[in-house]
Amino acid sequence: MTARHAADLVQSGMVVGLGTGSTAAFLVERLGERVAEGLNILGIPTSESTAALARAVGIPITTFADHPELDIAIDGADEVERGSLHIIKGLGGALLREKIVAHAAKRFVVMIDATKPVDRLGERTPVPVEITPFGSECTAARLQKLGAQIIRPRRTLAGEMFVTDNGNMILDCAFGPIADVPALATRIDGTVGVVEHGLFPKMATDVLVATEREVEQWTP
Ligand SMILES: O=C(CO)[C@H](O)[C@H](O)COP(=O)(O)O
Repeated sequence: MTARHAADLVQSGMVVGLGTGSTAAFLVERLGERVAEGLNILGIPTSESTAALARAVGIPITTFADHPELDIAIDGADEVERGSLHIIKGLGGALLREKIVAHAAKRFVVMIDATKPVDRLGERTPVPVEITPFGSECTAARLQKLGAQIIRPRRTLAGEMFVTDNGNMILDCAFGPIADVPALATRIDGTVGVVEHGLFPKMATDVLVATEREVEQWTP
């Protein structure tokens, strides 16, 4: 439902950031239908899996070299804090490209269902942190000093180490409810070995929330 609503925000001529995850997949499929009906857009995917889906449904792909600024980026999320609209993303492992795409977009639209809003960010979801494999043990120790109570290296369903599209690994860091999201984001940013993390403070311009009967639109 949110994906259809979000797809309606896209107009011909736009360069569109295409998110990753099950909700974003619905969006890409809907945009593919609209492209087949004549919508003229270019997409920048946030993962190899989204790139494959976009190609399969006929959305032309572009690059930052040709289009460094996007009109809109649309993506899912793992948690959204009510009021502040701070977000945790990256349980799908694509947080680095998702953040780069969201930062490059004039408008960043996030689609969630009613299970994702929380009063305090971090109360249910760990913060995924993408780190370099080299020195991962040292990086994990530094993150623990920042207050992460549990740190789990992300694994695949087959039990192997999860490798991101960028050749890195993910540590899922449970901080519990986070009192000051921008401050924690800055401290993780300053941790040697960290490539990027899943805290997206004050980045969403619109959050579309699917409730039982309708789609609510939250703005900061
Ligand atoms: O951040 C993400 C991937 O890295 C996803 O947007 C997030 O995990 C939500 O996924 P879904 O729509 O499948 O619940």
